[in-house]
Amino acid sequence: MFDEPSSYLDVKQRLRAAEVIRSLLSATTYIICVEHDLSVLDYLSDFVCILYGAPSVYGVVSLPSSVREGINIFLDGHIPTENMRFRTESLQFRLADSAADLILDKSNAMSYPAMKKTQGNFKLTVEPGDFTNSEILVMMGENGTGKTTFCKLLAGLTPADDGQEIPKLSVSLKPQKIAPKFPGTVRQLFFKKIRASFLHPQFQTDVAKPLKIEDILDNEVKTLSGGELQRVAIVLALGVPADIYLIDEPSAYLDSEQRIICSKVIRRFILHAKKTAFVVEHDFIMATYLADRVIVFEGQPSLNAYARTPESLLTGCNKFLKNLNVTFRRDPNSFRPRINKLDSQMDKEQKSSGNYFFLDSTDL
Ligand SMILES: Nc1ncnc2c1ncn2[C@@H]1O[C@H](COP(=O)(O)OP(=O)(O)OP(=O)(O)O)[C@@H](O)[C@H]1O
Repeated sequence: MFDEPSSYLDVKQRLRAAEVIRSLLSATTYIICVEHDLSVLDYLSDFVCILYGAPSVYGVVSLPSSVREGINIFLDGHIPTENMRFRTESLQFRLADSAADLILDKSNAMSYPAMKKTQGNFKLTVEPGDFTNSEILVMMGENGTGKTTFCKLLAGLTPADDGQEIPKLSVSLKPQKIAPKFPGTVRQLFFKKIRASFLHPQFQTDVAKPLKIEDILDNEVKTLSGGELQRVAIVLALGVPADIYLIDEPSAYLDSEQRIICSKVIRRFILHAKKTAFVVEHDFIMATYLADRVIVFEGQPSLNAYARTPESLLTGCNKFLKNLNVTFRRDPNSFRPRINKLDSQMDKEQKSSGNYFFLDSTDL
C-alpha cells in the first residue's frame, strides 16, 4: 500500500515512482495507492475507487471503475451506476476557462533583470522577464533547479550574485515548508496577521468560503492537519496586501478536489485583485489550470540550472515536457490532461510532430 507517493516529487520523479510501483505487480500482488495528483493516479492505476462523504463524519467507498471512467466520475460528482450524486457541481478542466477570460493589461507590465545566484555547488542563471497585472506565471522544473531560489530572489530575501537590483515591489510569500509556531487558534492568527483582508466580504467570498476556512477557525494552529495547514497558509499569503504573490507548491497535502478549488481561488483572487502570482507547482493538472504563462527551469538539478524567460502555456509546457520526454493528450470528456504511455501510438505521433502538450481538445 502506498499513501501519496508523489508528495514533493517533480513530474519526472512522480512518473518514475509510478513505474517502480507498477513493477511490483504480479499475478498474486494487488497494489492499493492513495494519490491526489490526478495525472499520476491516471498513469499509475488500472482501477480507481471513489471515496466520498462528509469529512470527519462518514465516508463511502464506491465500487471500482476503470481509471479513465473513475476519474471522470470523480470530476463529474455523480456515479451513474449507483445513481448517486456526491457533489452538487462538476469540476471542470477546460483550459479555455483560464486562458480566454483574461485580457491582460500590458500597459502595467513590470520586469525583472537577468540574474545569477550561487548557493554552495548550485548555480542558477535567470533570464530577464516581464509580468503584468492579473497574471499567473507558473514555474515548471525538476526538483533542485532553483524555483524556490528564484522566488527568494524576487522577494528580495536573498541577493543576486552580481547585486542586480530587483524592482522594489511588495511581495507576499507562501513558503513550500510550513512550520506552525503560532500559539493560538486559526481565527486569532488571521486577526493578528490579516484582520482587514479577512473581514472583507470580497475576500470571504473569493478565498475564505471556498477553502472552507470556517470549519477550522476555532482549531489550534499547532494541531492542524497538513491539508488544513496548507489552506490556512494560502489564506494568510493572499490576505497580505502585496504587488506579487509567490506561492510555492500550493497543492502539497491537499486532496484532488481541494487542489481544483484552491486553483480556482488563486485565479479568482489574482484576477479580482489585479495582482501577479508566481506559482511553483508539480501537479501538472493544477499547474496548467493555473498558468497564464510558464517559466521553464532547465539544466542539471542541484548543479547548474536556468530559469527561462516567461512564455506561453503551450510553448512552455512543450519545452518542459520535451525535457522530460513525456507527452500529454487531453481527455475528450473532461478536458483534463492525460499522460501518454511511453512509446504508445499517441506518444510517438505527438513526439514526431513536436506536440508534447495539447492546449485545447480541438487540437486533437
Ligand atoms: N542555503 C543553501 N546553501 C547551499 N545550497 C542550497 C541552499 N539553498 C538551496 N540550495 C541548493 O540549491 C539548489 C536549488 O534549490 P531550490 O530549493 O531553489 O530548488 P527547487 O527547484 O525549488 O526544488 P524543489 O522542486 O525540490 O522544491 C538545490 O540543489 C539546493 O540543495
